[in-house]
Amino acid sequence: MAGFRAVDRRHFPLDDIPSIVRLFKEQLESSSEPDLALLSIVVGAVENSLTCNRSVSVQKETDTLCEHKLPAVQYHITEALYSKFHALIKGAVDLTQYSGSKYATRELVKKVSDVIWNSLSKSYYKDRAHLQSLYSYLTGRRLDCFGVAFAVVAGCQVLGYRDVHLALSEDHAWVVFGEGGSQTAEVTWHGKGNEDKRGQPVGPGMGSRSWLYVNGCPVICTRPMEVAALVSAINPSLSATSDAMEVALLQQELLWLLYDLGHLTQYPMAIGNLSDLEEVSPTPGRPPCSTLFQEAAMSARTYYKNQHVYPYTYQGGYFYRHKMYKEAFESWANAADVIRLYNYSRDDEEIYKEFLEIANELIPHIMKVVSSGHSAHSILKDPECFAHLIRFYDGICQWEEGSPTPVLHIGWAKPLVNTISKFDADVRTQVVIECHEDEICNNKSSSGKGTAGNTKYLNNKYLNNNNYCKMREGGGGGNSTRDIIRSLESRV
Ligand SMILES: FC(F)(F)Cc1cc2c(N3CCN(c4nnc(C(F)(F)F)s4)CC3)ncnc2s1
Repeated sequence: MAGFRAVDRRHFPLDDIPSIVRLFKEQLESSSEPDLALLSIVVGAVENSLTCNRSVSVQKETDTLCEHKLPAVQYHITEALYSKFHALIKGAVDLTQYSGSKYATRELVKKVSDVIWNSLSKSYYKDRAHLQSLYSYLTGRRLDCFGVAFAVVAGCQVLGYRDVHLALSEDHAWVVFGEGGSQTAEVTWHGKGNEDKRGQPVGPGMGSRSWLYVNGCPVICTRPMEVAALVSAINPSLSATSDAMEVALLQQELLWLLYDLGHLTQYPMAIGNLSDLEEVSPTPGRPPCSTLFQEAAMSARTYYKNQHVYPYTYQGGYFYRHKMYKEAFESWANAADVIRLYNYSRDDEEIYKEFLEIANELIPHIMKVVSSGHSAHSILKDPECFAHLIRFYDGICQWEEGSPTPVLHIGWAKPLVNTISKFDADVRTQVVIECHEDEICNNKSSSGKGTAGNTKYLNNKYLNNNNYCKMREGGGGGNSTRDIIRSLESRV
């Protein structure tokens, strides 16, 4: 639609959180599709005014929580930017070129991507915060990699294509289009120094089993889920150490609106975002954040064949912050059970950094903290904790096996050895490492879905060391944990 619907005008000026929630609610519940450009401009304007301008007025003491006044988003500003986006897109794309089909074509998608791509300012710091919205695009000609993908989908909506949707992995975004969303196309860049593959289908990612394409299990958005993505992408950070509270509260309220309407059910990361916000400032009457982390993990298991890592690292981070170390080990072991199915490739740096921090910072910190105590209930005497840690390390080793890029280096081995040797032999021998023959052999062959070894904790059954399974002769490259443990056994 060229201009706002009359119904939208009466929401303005948007000068507090409830007024913005009302606009989103109406957009999401109205008969036609929610207007991605309108909603992205509105939240982008609020975020920009509260995080980017130096002249942030200190919240007056008199303000109470419920009176969170926002710098009003004026109708005429929003309308001007909205019209500018429509004019940009419609002015650059001659629809008569694209046959009368109601479905988009690869050429059309690539054309919209080019229009966005070629209108970005020449050089800017791509990783900066607050570059994700159409407000940033229309006022500063700057977008981050997610923002470009979102702008392409919003542009296709302006042109009337209802089949072009956002596809999201845990670290990349692309689009699906055509009948049944059967076609895919890259529309943005990924990472640093990589040639962009815009216009190409998301093909080889499948073969290479890289985490970047989540083994063919991306989040395929509906229009309301695209609204959830733009809300998830709201970034309340004022600086490295502080957040603009009103922006965080706005994001939290909008995520609850989307949650209640059922639009987060198949979006684990958005549930994880909401959970992070709830941990900082719990909403009375809402489920606790621990429940939400569990819901995010269940969503990934139910809808995405448990191929997503972040729900478990979100959850592990929560347990770690709350000193629930055994639970953290279990979440991190569950995260490793996911990554073991992948081959580590150069595009997977983000998740590599995640596992590196867990293995070489967080777990060593926990070991240091618990080593000082001498309680009988110490996790150092708990074979289940040892089993979780072995499963964690085993998953990382399996990740490396068969990968074009090595994962482990000496920097990993020291903390690993340090951690394992903190557990006494009588605790370690209570853990049996089961290796299922069939899984051992298919070293992540194309159909390999199994995990080569998972640790089982048997209640108080003492087994001597040679119950460790025979090392896999000539198994894939890399060090299986079993090799490492066997060598440890001989030294401890
Ligand atoms: F589109 C890309 F390329 F940006 C990929 C996406 C990322 C992302 C997200 N994130 C990324 C993960 N994220 C995390 N924050 N903490 C995380 C954890 F390490 F603790 F798990 S993961 C914050 C929000 N939240 C909703 N949707 C998306 S789509």
